[in-house]
Amino acid sequence: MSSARDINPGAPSSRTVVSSWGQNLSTSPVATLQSPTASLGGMLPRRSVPKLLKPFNTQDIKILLLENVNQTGRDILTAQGYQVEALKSSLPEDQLIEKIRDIHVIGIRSKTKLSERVLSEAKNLLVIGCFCIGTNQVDLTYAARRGIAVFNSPFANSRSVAELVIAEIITLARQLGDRSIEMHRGTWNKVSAKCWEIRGKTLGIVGYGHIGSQLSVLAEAMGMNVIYYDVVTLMALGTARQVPSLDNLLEEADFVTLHVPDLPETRNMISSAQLDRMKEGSYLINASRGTVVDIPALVKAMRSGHIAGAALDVYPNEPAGNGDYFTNNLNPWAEELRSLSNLILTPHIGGSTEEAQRAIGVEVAEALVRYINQGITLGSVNLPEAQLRSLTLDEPDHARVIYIHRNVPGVLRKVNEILGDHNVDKQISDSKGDLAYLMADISNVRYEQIKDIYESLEGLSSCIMTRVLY
Ligand SMILES: NC(=O)C1=CN([C@@H]2O[C@H](COP(=O)(O)OP(=O)(O)OC[C@H]3O[C@@H](n4cnc5c(N)ncnc54)[C@H](O)[C@@H]3O)[C@@H](O)[C@H]2O)C=CC1
Ligand SMILES: O=C(O)CCC(=O)C(=O)O
Repeated sequence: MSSARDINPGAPSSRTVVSSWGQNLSTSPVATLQSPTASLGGMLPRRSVPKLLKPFNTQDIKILLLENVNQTGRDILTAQGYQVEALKSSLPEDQLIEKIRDIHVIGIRSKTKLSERVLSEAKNLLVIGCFCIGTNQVDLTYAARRGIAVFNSPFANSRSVAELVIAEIITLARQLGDRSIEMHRGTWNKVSAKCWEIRGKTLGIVGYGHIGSQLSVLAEAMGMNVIYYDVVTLMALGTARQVPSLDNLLEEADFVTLHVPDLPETRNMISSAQLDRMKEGSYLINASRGTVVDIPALVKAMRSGHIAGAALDVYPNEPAGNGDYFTNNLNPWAEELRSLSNLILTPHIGGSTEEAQRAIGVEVAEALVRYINQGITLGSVNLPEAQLRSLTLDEPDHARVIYIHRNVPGVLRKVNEILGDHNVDKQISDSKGDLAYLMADISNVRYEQIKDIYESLEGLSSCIMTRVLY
């Protein structure tokens, strides 16, 4: 099923169509693009086979995947016929800017900073896939202003983070890191002083979202008492108990673990005053974001013995790739941290398990394909969420119009005037702040009319981005 022939059987054998972003892209009718369900064509009534919408030949879609995105995600994108370039690490800003000018889709994890400066160079960019939970590395507001959708995977690695934290609680309580380092150096140091069971100890969870609540269940199963603090009132799992303030939590917990997003309010949320409030001999764990803990204050509290141990998985500055980078050049206190005992340092591996990475690869890649091919925004973190049921194979002269626009009065009237020569079969429109997203499936569209529709919509003063899929 080639999209060109579905629309217009008489289409010339080579054609140029207007793409979603206004470039002229040459497409070849010889490259037949199969819907994933096309192979079912003989078994199902024709009406139930969704039509795969294509703005143009998928080989024209260029995707850059950074930070070793899992093979599951790469396979899904490659199977669509997109051009996929996958790199193992992130890129320095100048190289990123160079690459981003040319691509339609970028896939990243937590290291790649997609700031306004970088995104303003991304003239063709349609969508960003964050193959992780956090989206703080992307300027979401600017992306929305440009009509660039952002997707993430909201919980596929939550369990992996929670399990890491459980491991760290026991490791800190038993000083396992230090004993192991000593043995690697040939030193036998059998001690029990200040080594504890975790049974009956209190775990204080800051941020009771996907990770915090999962951790709560695991910790209780191991005999811990769980308290949590969150800005939102949330249902307690098991016998966990929400406390009214961060101070309450710090004063009561033997282990404090942080699971909040990077927000202006969470930056240096744990500094000298909060560390002083923590119990003598208590422990701190941070697997959220490096900005949440004031590290020099933590170093001081650990040197004094007030904090008996800590585990850090995240840092204010993290290197783009693997190597000998954890030095003062990266963060000015790195070498001091490395000299402390009972301090577990891990290189942002909370979500780094085979299970999590495979699941994230599938989830985010599928969201990207749905968005590229059909304009569906379900799960987007910065655009209104909208979907229309698929067009089917018995609707050959249909097109899907997607109009991302400023949320100002009178837009729908103007859009419907433009679409008015065609039958609007179904339409959805939703807004989020200053931005609105409209999808309309129109029928009786001849191939030659697509360019006119596209140009008329692009000519409206409210336009941010227009796409016509057919
Ligand atoms: N180390 C790693 O590899 C990973 C780190 N993360 C980090 O963990 C963070 C948390 O992840 P999820 O649990 O999935 O997020 P979530 O969004 O499900 O939960 C976050 C919770 O924090 C609460 N919160 C927000 N501001 C707060 C404040 N000022 N004080 C107290 N509570 C506050 C929210 O109400 C929410 O309940 C992510 O934002 C990400 O930065 C996530 C995955 C892997
Ligand atoms: O695995 C990664 O690269 C990032 C994990 C993380 O911090 C997240 O999912 O927010």
